[in-house]
Amino acid sequence: MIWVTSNVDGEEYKEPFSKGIMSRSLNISYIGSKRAYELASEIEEELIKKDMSVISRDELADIVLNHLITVDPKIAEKYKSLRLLRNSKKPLIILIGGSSGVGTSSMAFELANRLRLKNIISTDMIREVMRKIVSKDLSPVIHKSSYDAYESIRTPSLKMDKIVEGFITHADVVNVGIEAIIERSIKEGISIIIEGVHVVPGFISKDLMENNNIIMFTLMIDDEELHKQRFYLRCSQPWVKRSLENYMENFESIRKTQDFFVEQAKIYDSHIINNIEINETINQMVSAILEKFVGVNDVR
Ligand SMILES: Nc1ncnc2c1ncn2[C@@H]1O[C@H](COP(=O)(O)OP(=O)(O)O)[C@@H](O)[C@H]1O
Ligand SMILES: O=C(O)[C@@H](COP(=O)(O)O)OP(=O)(O)O
Repeated sequence: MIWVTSNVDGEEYKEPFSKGIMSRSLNISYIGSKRAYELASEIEEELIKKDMSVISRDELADIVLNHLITVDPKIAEKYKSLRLLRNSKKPLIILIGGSSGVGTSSMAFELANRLRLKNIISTDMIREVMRKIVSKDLSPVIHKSSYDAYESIRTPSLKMDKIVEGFITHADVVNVGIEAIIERSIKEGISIIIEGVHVVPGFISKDLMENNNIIMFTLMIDDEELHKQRFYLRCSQPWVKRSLENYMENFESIRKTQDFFVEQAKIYDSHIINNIEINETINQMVSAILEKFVGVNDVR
């Protein structure tokens, strides 16, 4: 057996070399799990050939890097950058927003897998907790959806589009919870992805956004028909309880909230991604993250 050693606060610990763990860390630029497992097996063979029974994590990373350079320098470059990112002292906070149905929860899951992050929280869940604490009488808007919150605004403004006004009032309340999650993650040093319809550029305090490793993405779907199809797809899953009819009835309002997202993203410099193809979306996100936090340009 090959042992991999590490240090935590001066204490050494060791764990057995695992091809599964190694291949997950190698599946970095969508080389596919089969290829990643093959590479992990090649690296294991190299360790056995060299008769290494104990190896430190850093030595192992160097061996992996040298192996990847001979196989594909682009993959090697990405592996190196992601390692730098993972070794960063500050936690990484990734915010993924967009109107209902554009794919924030699916992309958060994919990105977490790609970056090997363990924490994802949906703003729908934060809203659900807030609904238990804040009564319908006190804040009727958060007891509605983001696209029909306008129906419960007590005194609508005459100057603004009512759907956008409802959306702003609704998202603004949930952002109190989002900020609390960000503050707690920073305090604990936990990297996290926060996703959902309430992650709107310009709604989180400037101070939090500027002084930490935070990056925000705004997903959208340019093509109306494709956006509709995403709801068909989601609601066709047997476990989904939310009704397709509801989203179709409110589709125009949902599109209006998307227009608002895009306007805000342009003002506040959030990365706008037209979420058509999963790998393209994830590659764009990973590139932006590496550029911002490790200073590496696109290595796709
Ligand atoms: N890039 C994509 N390609 C294909 N299907 C996608 C993509 N992104 C999301 N989907 C699908 O679209 C549906 C809606 O996505 P979901 O993540 O539930 O949206 P949101 O959380 O933004 O409301 C889901 O069935 C999801 O699997
Ligand atoms: O408020 C909203 O726009 C949606 C957000 O959820 P996603 O569609 O983004 O999952 O929640 P709903 O009230 O429809 O359950």
